[in-house]
Amino acid sequence: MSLHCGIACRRKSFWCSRLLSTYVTKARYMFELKEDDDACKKAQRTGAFYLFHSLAPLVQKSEHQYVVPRYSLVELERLLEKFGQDTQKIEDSVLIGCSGQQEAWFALDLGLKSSSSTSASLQKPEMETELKGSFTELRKALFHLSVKDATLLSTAQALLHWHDAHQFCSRSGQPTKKNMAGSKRVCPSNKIIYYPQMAPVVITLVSDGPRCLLVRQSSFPKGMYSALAGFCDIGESLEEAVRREVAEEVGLEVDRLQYSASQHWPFPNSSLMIACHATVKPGQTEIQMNLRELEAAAWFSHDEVATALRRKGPYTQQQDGTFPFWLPPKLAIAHLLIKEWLEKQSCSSLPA
Ligand SMILES: NC(=O)C1=CN([C@@H]2O[C@H](COP(=O)(O)OP(=O)(O)OC[C@H]3O[C@@H](n4cnc5c(N)ncnc54)[C@H](OP(=O)(O)O)[C@@H]3O)[C@@H](O)[C@H]2O)C=CC1
Ligand SMILES: [Mg+2]
Repeated sequence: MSLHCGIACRRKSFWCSRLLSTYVTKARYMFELKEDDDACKKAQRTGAFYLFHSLAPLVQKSEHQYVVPRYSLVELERLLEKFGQDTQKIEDSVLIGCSGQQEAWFALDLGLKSSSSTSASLQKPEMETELKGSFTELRKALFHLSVKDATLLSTAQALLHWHDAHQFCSRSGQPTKKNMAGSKRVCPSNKIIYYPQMAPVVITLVSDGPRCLLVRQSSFPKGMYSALAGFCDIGESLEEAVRREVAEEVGLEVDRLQYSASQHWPFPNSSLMIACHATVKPGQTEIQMNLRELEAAAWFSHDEVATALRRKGPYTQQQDGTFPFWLPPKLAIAHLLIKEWLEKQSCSSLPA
């Protein structure tokens, strides 16, 4: 069902659509495509497709940035035919967004095998030559993309990943079927509906006033420190998760906390990162690091953090064998938290 107009204004659809902002029109168009398989299939005819192979997006390397090529349905059909593939594979694509002009955007993985398609996965090197690009691991590509492309590809990869991992009903063991948009999967035998999931994660920048606390996990790139992060436990509120994670990982008690922002993060599975600032109780700043979770944890001054934030990569090993201290790049929400803290520090040190 179209949501563009209510009953009272159906006859005056021109006026209705003029009254809606571009944002509302987009949101309602997306809703329609998720709910209505025929509308979604129709949207594919005028839409654009982003390609992946085994969850790695196709990118073309230009001098300064990675560019993400898009294909029309006709181009995609030609490509699949050229490689001897059934064009039915296009039904595996998922809806990832749309433009203000209602051009729908889809993502399709040419490497993954789905339960709904009998096509074999396509050979990566041959496809790369044909498409004049390379399927690049998202973690590597992300920081060379524009924010818009990075956000879109993160959503696409997360959704493709979820479908790949949820092809069977956990109750009946039967293959589940995705709707056209890929916003859900249904078990044909018992009608259970599965929706894509995100795990809530709290990420907290702890401060004692003049210093902030940054940590390292052994899996981080050498020299990089970040804010404390942890998955929310079932039944916990956001506040409880922050207090528990800080206590668990560095043995400190949170006094006050303030929400800052949130971000979808595709690694390792979809997480909703919920970012907060926290302060510890005065005089209780001695770190007791949890060695099962962390490799290092320390307090850093405003100047140390400001210098690290200005530092540009590559962060190679120094002569003394150590790596320079650096911080997560702009796209990571940890970067925003650190920047906000620095700005607050600078403001509070200004003469009145
Ligand atoms: N965007 C950003 O700026 C940043 C993002 N992050 C992200 O935050 C996430 C969480 O941080 P991290 O410190 O690792 O979390 P935790 O401190 O919660 O520790 C991770 C461990 O928790 C267990 N765990 C509990 N629930 C889950 C779940 N739903 N999914 C996966 N593991 C779970 C796993 O243990 P086990 O395997 O033993 O079961 C895992 O190894 C990471 O995925 C990381 O990518 C982190 C920092 C910055
Ligand atoms: Mg953690």
